[in-house]
Amino acid sequence: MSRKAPRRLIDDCFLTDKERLTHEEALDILRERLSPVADLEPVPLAEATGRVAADAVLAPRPVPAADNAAVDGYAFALADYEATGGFFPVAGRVPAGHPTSEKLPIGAAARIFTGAVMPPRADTVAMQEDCEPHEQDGQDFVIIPPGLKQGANRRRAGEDLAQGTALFDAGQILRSQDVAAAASVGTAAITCYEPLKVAIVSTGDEVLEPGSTFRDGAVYDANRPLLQGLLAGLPVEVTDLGILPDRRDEVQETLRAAAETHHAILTTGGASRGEEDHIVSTLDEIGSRHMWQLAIKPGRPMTFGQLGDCVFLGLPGNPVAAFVCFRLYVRPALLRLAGADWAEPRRVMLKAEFDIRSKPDRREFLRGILLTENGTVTGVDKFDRDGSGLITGLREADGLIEIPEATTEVKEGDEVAFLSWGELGG
Ligand SMILES: Nc1nc2c(c(=O)[nH]1)N[C@H]1C(S)=C(S)[C@@H](COP(=O)(O)OP(=O)(O)OC[C@H]3O[C@@H](n4cnc5c(N)ncnc54)[C@H](O)[C@@H]3O)O[C@H]1N2
Ligand code: MOO
Repeated sequence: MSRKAPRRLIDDCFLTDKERLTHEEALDILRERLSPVADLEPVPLAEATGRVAADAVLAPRPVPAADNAAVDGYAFALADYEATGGFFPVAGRVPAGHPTSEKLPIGAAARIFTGAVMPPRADTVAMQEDCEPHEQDGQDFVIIPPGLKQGANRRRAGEDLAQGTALFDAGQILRSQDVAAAASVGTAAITCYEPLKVAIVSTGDEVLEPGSTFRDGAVYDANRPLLQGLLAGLPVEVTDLGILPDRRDEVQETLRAAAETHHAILTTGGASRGEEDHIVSTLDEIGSRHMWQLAIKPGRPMTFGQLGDCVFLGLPGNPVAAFVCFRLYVRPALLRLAGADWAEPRRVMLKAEFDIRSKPDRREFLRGILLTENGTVTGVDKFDRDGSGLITGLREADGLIEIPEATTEVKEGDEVAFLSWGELGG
């Protein structure tokens, strides 16, 4: 009589599974499938930081508009220095905002202030602290020390922006310094993509609204506040759909309705294989699924698909996995939909202050804590526990340590790639 071999237990939820998409394959799918969906609108400068520029803006004029003084002092023509021996009569006073068209007389200097336009013929400014004012027969003179080079303390017209220089390109997320550059050329509003309409929802019978009375078996909803915080500062308008129970019809109906009025829906929980997990089945039944199950840790059940024209991003329920997936996939995906170019986070290589073994064919993102000596980074340690329910690890960490698929072991002193929170969106 034949006997069936005993079933091998799969008791490691992080077991390698070749069918899962790699991190790079997942990024490729998102990059290929997503493009800007938001409309355009003019945005006043005061609201433009963090928004995505829809057009390149070229400087219509040079900045500064004219040669001007970089310091308070005395403007003169360096060619006059030898003839005067540095002893100049002061002919005129040029405050900022009050340019003169009068040529500086030969052999004379003009009192000048920071930002004031250089009088015609002057090419150099001596800083007032280095000069000695002098009065003789009711006439003001100034003694200017030797050694100044022609053009010292003079800012050239167009040295910040020549006319026609691109301030930023279409698809750039505007930073305060970009907005300042637009202001400096006289632009009052920038054409940007409208904020993306994003709905967020938590799922799970156990998930309870913070502030309500605790009940047995419950967990307070950490993920909606987490997502709201992560979305703050992105060019999005968030609708909070609350908490959905583990009921397929209710999940499907809520998501179907939200898909009609939003560019993207973000869910947490219900993304894995249990029969109480309704995210993947929702996509399969009323939408389409482009990606599910990644060869990464944490974040394996990360899901991407669409419900009609609405992009669907299903994050794992474990808060650490939700956080990591948001930063690796969801943030760049939302920014792309919102008009931005796809930006890769930059890694720095740091000395590992830990030892680990890692399973092959899976990329791991460990919570990384920077080690410093006298304010200088000397290496990176990992948070000591790996559980993806441990928000504490996120709080302790400065970023993620990336362990590539091919690495099976890291020893203290090895170089590892570190992605700071700043590179992953702040
Ligand atoms: N048999 C298997 N079980 C699990 C697998 C697997 O492959 N096979 N994968 C595990 C991994 S990895 C993850 S990650 C989780 C994620 O699964 P789901 O996305 O379906 O999430 P849930 O099961 O709904 O929740 C997981 C965990 O997180 C807690 N949670 C959920 N939502 C919240 C919230 N809003 N705030 C705080 N905590 C939340 C929930 O109570 C669970 O403890 O599945 C593994 N299981
Ligand atoms: O992959 Mo799951 O770690 O708990 O994200």
